[in-house]
Amino acid sequence: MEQEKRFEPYRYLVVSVANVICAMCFGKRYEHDDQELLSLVNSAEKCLLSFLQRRVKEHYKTYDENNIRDITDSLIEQCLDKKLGTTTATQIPKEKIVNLVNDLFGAGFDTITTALSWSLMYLVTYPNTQRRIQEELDRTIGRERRPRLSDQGKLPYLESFILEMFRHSCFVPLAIPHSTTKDTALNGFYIPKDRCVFINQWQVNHDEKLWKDPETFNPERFLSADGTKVNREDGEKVLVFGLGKRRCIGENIARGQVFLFLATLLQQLEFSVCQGSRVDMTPLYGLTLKHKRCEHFQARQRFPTKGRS
Ligand code: HEM
Repeated sequence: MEQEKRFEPYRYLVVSVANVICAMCFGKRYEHDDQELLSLVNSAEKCLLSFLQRRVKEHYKTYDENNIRDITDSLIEQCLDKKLGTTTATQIPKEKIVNLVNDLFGAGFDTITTALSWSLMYLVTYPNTQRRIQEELDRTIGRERRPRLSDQGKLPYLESFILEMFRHSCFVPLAIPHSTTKDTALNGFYIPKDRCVFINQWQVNHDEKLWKDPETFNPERFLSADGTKVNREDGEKVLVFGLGKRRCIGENIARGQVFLFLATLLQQLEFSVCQGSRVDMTPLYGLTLKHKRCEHFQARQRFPTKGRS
């Protein structure tokens, strides 16, 4: 992406994140202009389901028990496993495979895209924060190699930025609705059977009793006084992956993915918006809170990449 040209980042993020979940589930990635993937990420659920059905069917045809390629193969293996009796609770019925892959897609695609999209919004709104992350990357990783998952834990400022992005945007504000299966008493409150219950993550992340100036975006709140460590206790107060038995099963993948995308992007690129433009951070209501798309992003390459001008 050349300097001075403007672009809308969401459409690139969406395909990049879809490629990660496609790689995990189907061992396959797509080009950014692939029509099948584009229609999938830009359209309704029905289209996604038939795409997933096609991929699972292909996997059944080419399945080889000695070469498990991805999550779909692994689910097929589990489903075909003769050692497990059909009555075993852990055995997966064949028709459930598409539903399981659909769950992983639904839960792990929009959430990560939204996290990255909010991250870019904060980075262009707070250029000093962006610069400080880049200085940390230059100091710790340098420019000769790409960031790796094993660098997680070595970049306290980037980690604090991610925690603050999760806390401040709190883009899954009420988690996923659940229902009580019996009359329940919780902290002295009575909740009858069959009541819809939500976890109000937004309230926790913006509670004045827990956070100083909760409406201020301030990654430093998670850093030790000398800026070299993340305060784990404060980090654990941020509530974005739900709670209890049904909390997010993809939390580790999500934290790793957001870290790796941001470290890689910020090592290479500096993001801004065109002079005179401003991003609109007003959250738009939904299961995941989005922001208005911004067409005025710019990206400047921070240093020449080997083999490219
Ligand atoms: C930043 C990214 C993510 C966020 C903020 C997030 C957040 C959440 C939340 C709030 C829930 C509901 C928990 C509850 O009801 O208490 C959930 C459930 C779930 N998440 Fe995530 N998630 C993310 C990424 C992922 C990824 C990458 C995957 C899988 C690859 C995933 C898979 C799931 C699944 C399968 C559930 C349902 C768990 C159940 O019902 O038992 N999530 N997630």
